[in-house]
Amino acid sequence: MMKKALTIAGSDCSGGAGVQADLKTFSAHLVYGMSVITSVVAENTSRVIDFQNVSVDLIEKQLEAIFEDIIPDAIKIGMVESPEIMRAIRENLEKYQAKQVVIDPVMYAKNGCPLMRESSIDTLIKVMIPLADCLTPNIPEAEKITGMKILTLEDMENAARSIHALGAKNVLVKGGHLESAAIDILFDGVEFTHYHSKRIQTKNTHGTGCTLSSAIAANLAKGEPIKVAVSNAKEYVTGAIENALPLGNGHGPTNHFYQFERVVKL
Ligand SMILES: Nc1ncnc2c1ncn2[C@@H]1O[C@H](COP(=O)(O)OP(=O)(O)O)[C@@H](O)[C@H]1O
Ligand SMILES: Cc1ncc(COP(=O)(O)OP(=O)(O)O)c(N)n1
Repeated sequence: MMKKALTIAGSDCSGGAGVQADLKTFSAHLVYGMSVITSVVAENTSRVIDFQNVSVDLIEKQLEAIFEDIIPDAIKIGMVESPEIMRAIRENLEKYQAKQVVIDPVMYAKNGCPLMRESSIDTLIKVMIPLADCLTPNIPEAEKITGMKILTLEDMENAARSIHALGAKNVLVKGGHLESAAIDILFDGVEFTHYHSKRIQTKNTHGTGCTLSSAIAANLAKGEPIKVAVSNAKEYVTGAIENALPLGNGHGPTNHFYQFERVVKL
């Protein structure tokens, strides 16, 4: 039976991040993808022009439509801009007894444009983090959540431990913003696991965080345990960056098709 995954996130009309990246990632994992759109973002590889949040009422109705019909095996949550939307997602996911929830606490787009308002941080910590089976902050996001400065691998471990204490079952602090190798660190409440990859020299990194978190959700949907899910997802995102597409004038998007290019002529 095909596994099913749901993304609850913002729409990136240029297709590199957000819901669009998540659905491409689910498909590349042969997992049936569904979406609840929280915000419509007018953005591309260079800039965010504007966004408009979907009403809480319509977000709740999208969730109702999904959960009364096709129950997801795992859920990825991405851009959630406001405290009201955060509270509605928490209430509904509890009501529907959602399982395997991966949260990417998206705060900014690559070009620095905010995708979560500053006043949402408190609600993110109190309402969203305890919902997470796996939380995947990048370094600036982990700094905002913990108030710590993160410069070293030891700092990343300390941040992961302190975010775990806020209620996330597993915390993956991503090292894409380090200067050295791209090392991500998972803390499961007991031990740290380091996931290494070499740093790929490319400007085409639009959607890396979305790709990684939705790949973790796809692997959890397939029944993989968390450490294997993260390992497989890290391998997937590394390939997607190595083969990233030189599209647009800014940071090109990750490539979800490179595995198929050997067998299908584009
Ligand atoms: N230049 C790079 N080379 C290799 N891996 C990278 C590179 N940039 C990001 N990654 C990886 O992509 C994933 C997303 O990380 P990151 O870029 O930190 O997230 P975000 O997109 O949320 O800022 C992580 O696994 C990270 O290690
Ligand atoms: C709609 C939307 N959601 C999330 C992001 C940020 O995604 P991320 O994978 O962190 O990619 P970059 O923005 O860093 O390239 C987004 N841009 N839009």
